[in-house]
Amino acid sequence: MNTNYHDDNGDEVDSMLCIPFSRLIKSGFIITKCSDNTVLFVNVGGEAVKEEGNCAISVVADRFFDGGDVLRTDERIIDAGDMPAIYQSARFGNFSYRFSNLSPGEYFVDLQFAEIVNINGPKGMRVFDVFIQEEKVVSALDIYSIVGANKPLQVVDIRVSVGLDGVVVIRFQGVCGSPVVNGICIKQASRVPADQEEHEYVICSNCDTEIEISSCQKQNIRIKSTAKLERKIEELKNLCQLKSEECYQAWMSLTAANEQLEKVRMELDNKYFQNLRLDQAMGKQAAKLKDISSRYEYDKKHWLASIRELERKVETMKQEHSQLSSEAHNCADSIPELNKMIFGVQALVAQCEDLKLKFSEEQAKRKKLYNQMQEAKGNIRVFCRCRPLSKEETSAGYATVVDFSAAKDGDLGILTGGSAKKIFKFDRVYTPKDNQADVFEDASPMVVSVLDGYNVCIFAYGQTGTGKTFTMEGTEQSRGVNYRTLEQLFKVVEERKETFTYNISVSVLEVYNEQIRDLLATAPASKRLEIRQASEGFHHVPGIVEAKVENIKEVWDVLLAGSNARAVGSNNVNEHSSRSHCMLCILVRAKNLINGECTKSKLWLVDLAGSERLAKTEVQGERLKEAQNINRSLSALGDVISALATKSNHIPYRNSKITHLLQDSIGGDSKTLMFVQVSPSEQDLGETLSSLNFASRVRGIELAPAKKQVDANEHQKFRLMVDKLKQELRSKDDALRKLEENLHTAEAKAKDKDQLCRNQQEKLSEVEVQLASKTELSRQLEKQVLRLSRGMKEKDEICSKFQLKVQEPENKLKDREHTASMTLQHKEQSTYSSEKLQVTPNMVSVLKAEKDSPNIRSLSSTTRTINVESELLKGTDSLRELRRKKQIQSKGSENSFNSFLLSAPLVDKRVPSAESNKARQIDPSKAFSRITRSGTKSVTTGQRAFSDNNFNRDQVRGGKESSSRLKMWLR
Ligand SMILES: Nc1ncnc2c1ncn2[C@@H]1O[C@H](COP(=O)(O)OP(=O)(O)OP(=O)(O)O)[C@@H](O)[C@H]1O
Repeated sequence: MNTNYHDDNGDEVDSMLCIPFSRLIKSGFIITKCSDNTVLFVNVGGEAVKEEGNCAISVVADRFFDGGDVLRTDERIIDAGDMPAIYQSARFGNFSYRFSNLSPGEYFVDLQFAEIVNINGPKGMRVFDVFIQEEKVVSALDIYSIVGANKPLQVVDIRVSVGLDGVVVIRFQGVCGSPVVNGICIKQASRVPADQEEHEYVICSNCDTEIEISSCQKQNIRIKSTAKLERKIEELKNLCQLKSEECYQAWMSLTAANEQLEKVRMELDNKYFQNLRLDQAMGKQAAKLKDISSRYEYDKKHWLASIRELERKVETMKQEHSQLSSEAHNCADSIPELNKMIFGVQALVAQCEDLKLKFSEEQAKRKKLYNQMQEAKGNIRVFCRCRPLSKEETSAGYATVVDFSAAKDGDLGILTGGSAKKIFKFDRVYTPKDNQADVFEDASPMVVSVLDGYNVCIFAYGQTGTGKTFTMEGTEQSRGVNYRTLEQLFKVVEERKETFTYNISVSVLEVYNEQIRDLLATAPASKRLEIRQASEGFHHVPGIVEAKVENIKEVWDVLLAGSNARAVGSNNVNEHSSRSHCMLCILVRAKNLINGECTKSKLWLVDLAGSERLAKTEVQGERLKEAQNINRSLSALGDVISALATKSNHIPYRNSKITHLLQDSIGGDSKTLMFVQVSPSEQDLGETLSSLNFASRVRGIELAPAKKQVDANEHQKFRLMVDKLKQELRSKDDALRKLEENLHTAEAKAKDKDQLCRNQQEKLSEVEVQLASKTELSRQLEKQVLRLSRGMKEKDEICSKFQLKVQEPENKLKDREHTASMTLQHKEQSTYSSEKLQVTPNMVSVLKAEKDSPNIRSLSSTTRTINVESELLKGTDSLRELRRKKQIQSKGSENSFNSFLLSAPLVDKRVPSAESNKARQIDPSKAFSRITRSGTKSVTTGQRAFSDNNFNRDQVRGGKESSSRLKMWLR
């Protein structure tokens, strides 16, 4: 209903606003149409604002427009109390005014205030609400009840009253005991016909004639009927008393049943909580089991993957194993061949060793023969070389005093004047036409001796400008003995590299005024270089630079460095070179790879100072000193050679630096070669003769005078012998070379075979190692697989144990459930039997009338709780069954409604669902039907309100409280 509030001007106002009193007198609010049987309630409340004193308020309901049917309520006094304050507000409570029997039409309600003690009066007030309601007339009550103990319900008094708040209160009293009212039905009164109501006539029941009755008769009739009714009331009272007693009995029996039910309920509560605990435990177990099973599944998957991987690896390894086995078999098959090869190699090695032995022997023989030949030639050999006439000499017209007609035979003729000719005999005589290569060819065998471990000394002797430096050093275009010697040495070293290793180093010295100077030293020596004896037969100069050379390029660099160093400090190179001895020492360290023999030998290549006579030079001062030193050193050399010739006990090596340095290279096993350089010019005749005489003396040392003096036939014979020996040596050399070649080939073959054999063996060993590792790996993998399988078995066992453990509480739960259900059934049967008491219509009506009572609802709820608990018990199935049902539920299968209901309580506790709600909605009616056997809709609705939360402990407690409230009420 819409309620609109208006002020004096007819404007719409908020009812909650404070309306000034003066204005409120006239104001009102329109009520919309009231229909028949409408009751108007005006609810007024709030505060009246006043200055002092009390005021009265009344509500007037006035028919709209026609001004009739003015209805006025009693005045209510609003007491302002003793509040002295001006404009205090007096709060008054809510007034509810009721206007009944309103005629249909539109009304407006007005509030009217009257001042009791008129001082200033209230200033305003607030109106809460005005509403209308159709009046309901209670004409009949149907009460449905359970009295119990086969006692009928006798309702002796039913009183209905409507409170101020509009609540209908129905009171009724049973005769016997306290009936349990299960439902109340309020019906609308049937309307009495207006004509019967209006006229005071009695209609004859036989002839339907209206008989008008007088007021006296009417009075009598009323008295009689009143007496009759009183009698009837008395009878009914008696009956009611009886019924009350019966009801009391029934109530007593019901109380006993209730007590029993309470006990059962308590038991069920206990069972319920036990089940809850078990359920929780089971839930935990299930979660644990689920966790374990998920972990187990994960582990299983992991293991299976590992096993698969391992199996794959094992398979691969097996394949590799088989491959390696086949390779090993192949290798094993090739072993005989390898053995053959090894034998072949061994035979070759033996052959090689034999050849090496033979080679060593041959080499020794060769050396012996060579030495014999050298000895036959003489350990000191003298080659004479004559330079060509220089341009100056030619232009000056000097004649040649040298005769080379017998030079081939080593005879050099010197024309001493006129037809006189002096013959000098040398090992070789080189004419000016012979080039450097010719000269070195004869010297090279002696040079090579240094590689065989002999000390060798080659020196050039002669007058200044006769070509000593030219012979020893040469020029870039025409290399001398020094360069060619080293070239030859490297060549031989290369040839012998298979059998010998050589270490060659070079030192370059200069002896000037009996002082040694290191020409390879980068800085001048801090002290004088002296000659020391390092070991027996080996002298050296400590601190001297020994430049290691490995190729001819390095040799040339070293020689050039020495030559450059020699020029330093001298204005005239040629002059300086003429007055100093230049000495090149080649130190050779050799190792025979065949027999391991090591040798250390040296080769001296000496460019002596000019040998011109002091008398001729007629020099003085420094030059004289130089000349004296040169003469002294050259005569010391001559003395040494003389001592060697006479095989003197004392060889005066230490008389000069040069002989001291050459001590281990002149005499003994050492070989000496002397180049005597002469000038062809007649102006140098004296010096030439002097040099040739010195050389002849040197040569005479070796070739003993007796020997030298042998006749021509003997000499011829000796020469033939030498030739023969040479030929033999050559053939031996060839044979040796062939042998060497064979040896090299055999060695190469042996090496190849050896290498092959080694490779095969390495491969075999590799294959064996691989095979072993693969076998080991395979064994480990198999072990791992076994271990994993064992682990899986153990996990399976643990799982089955867990399942057994879970089954145990499940079985217990089942047993309990069974016991509980049996008990419940028993209880239900007993309850049902009590239900089967006779139910009179009155009882039914009482029960119906009580259907909305909270107490009744509580009892129903209690019953519902019992039912639900019993269903919970039924529902606590084994975990496996539950899981199966869950699965069925998740699949949306609804083929078994009962199984769903069974599973619902457990599921509902975790996941509330529409189905579970549905189940709950359906379930209470079933529960109620067990008790009332009549499933009315209202009862179902009432029960639903409770059953929505019936799994809650609080509600169980609530059920208990309701039950106790019911008991109290019944009492
Ligand atoms: N066999 C030869 N053929 C051509 N020229 C030569 C020969 N021997 C020497 N000569 C020339 O003679 C000159 C002098 O030679 P060289 O300097 O070698 O004499 P030397 O004996 O070393 O003198 P010194 O004692 O002063 O050192 C040089 O120009 C050289 O080229």
